[in-house]
Amino acid sequence: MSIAVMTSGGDAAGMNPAVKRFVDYSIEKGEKPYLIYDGLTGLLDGKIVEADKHAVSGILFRGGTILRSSRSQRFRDPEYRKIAYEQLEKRGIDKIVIIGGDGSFNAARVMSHEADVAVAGIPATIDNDIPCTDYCLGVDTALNVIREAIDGIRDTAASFRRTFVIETMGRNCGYLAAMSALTSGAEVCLIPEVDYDMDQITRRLNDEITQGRLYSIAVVAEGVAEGRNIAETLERKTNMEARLTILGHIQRGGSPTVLDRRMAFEFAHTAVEALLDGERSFVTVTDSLNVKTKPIDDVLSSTYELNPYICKMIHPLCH
Ligand SMILES: Nc1ncnc2c1ncn2[C@@H]1O[C@H](COP(=O)(O)OP(=O)(O)O)[C@@H](O)[C@H]1O
Ligand SMILES: O=P(O)(O)OC[C@H]1O[C@](O)(COP(=O)(O)O)[C@@H](O)[C@@H]1O
Repeated sequence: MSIAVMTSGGDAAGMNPAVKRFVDYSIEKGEKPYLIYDGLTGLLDGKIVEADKHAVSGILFRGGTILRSSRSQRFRDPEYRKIAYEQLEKRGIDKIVIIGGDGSFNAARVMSHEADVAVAGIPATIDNDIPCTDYCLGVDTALNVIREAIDGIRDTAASFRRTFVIETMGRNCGYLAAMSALTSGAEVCLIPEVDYDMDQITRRLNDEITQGRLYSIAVVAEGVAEGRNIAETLERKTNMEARLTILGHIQRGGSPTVLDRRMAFEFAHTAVEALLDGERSFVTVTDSLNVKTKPIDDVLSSTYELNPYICKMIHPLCH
């Protein structure tokens, strides 16, 4: 029996390194890996190709997904899904890795219930809105794209007396906007999860303008309100000219950052390993980003060791 991979839903940087690790590790484990092109649409249409190492060489540093992606209405229909299961059965595929968001995981769960197929989800969405995991592929790359944009806008902002409103993606989740505002030193941040008070915000800005503030930056998540309306309100209430920048799909592009490549590698490795161990319906998750405290004595009495997991990963490169 064989193992396959697809990317589904909104594309995200890190999908390509995950596909590469999936193929390389499957081959290393003696499996026959398949690539499903065009996400769930491609599964229905049989766009499924057996992969060798060559198929995934030179993709590690590329943004987007070489497998392409889709959002499929047909897949929501049980009659169409029977066609998908026939496509898998014909090729002897009984294990699938789906790299995508929670929508794609819903599709994966349906598959595991209706057909004899084990499914693994790898979280990938710039929105970072999948429960039970601290991190989804694409987030760090998107944050760096936003950071670069805000740094650039700050250059021109500092040369004028203006307010700049920057609208980020994230659908109904404020993660991208919040992290961008914190790491770029924005004066204002509006996200769907936190109530805001425009009167209070403009009073604060007006006080700061009186004390010499020359410009300000407001980061607004797309799920909050029209950025244009926020810019108009800020301009009217602070008497400072406002400009709006909607970053849009540029946030989904770009070469994956080191963190996205590393997490792609670990998620894909773990997904393949667990499927081969017989796990049937799961998502790879991480909670490594929690910050906590440790007594200083504990730290100083311990010895640093390179994480054994990293040593295991590097092992094939040493032999
Ligand atoms: N409950 C469901 N049953 C079957 N397929 C689903 C279900 N929910 C989502 N899907 C499929 O998953 C696809 C990807 O979901 P979407 O929400 O668009 O992206 P993401 O995976 O990024 O959240 C949808 O276009 C649809 O084909
Ligand atoms: O590319 P589309 O279909 O216009 O979708 C835009 C949406 O996709 C995203 O970029 C990513 O969302 P998903 O990863 O959940 O698909 C959202 O932030 C944005 O609202």
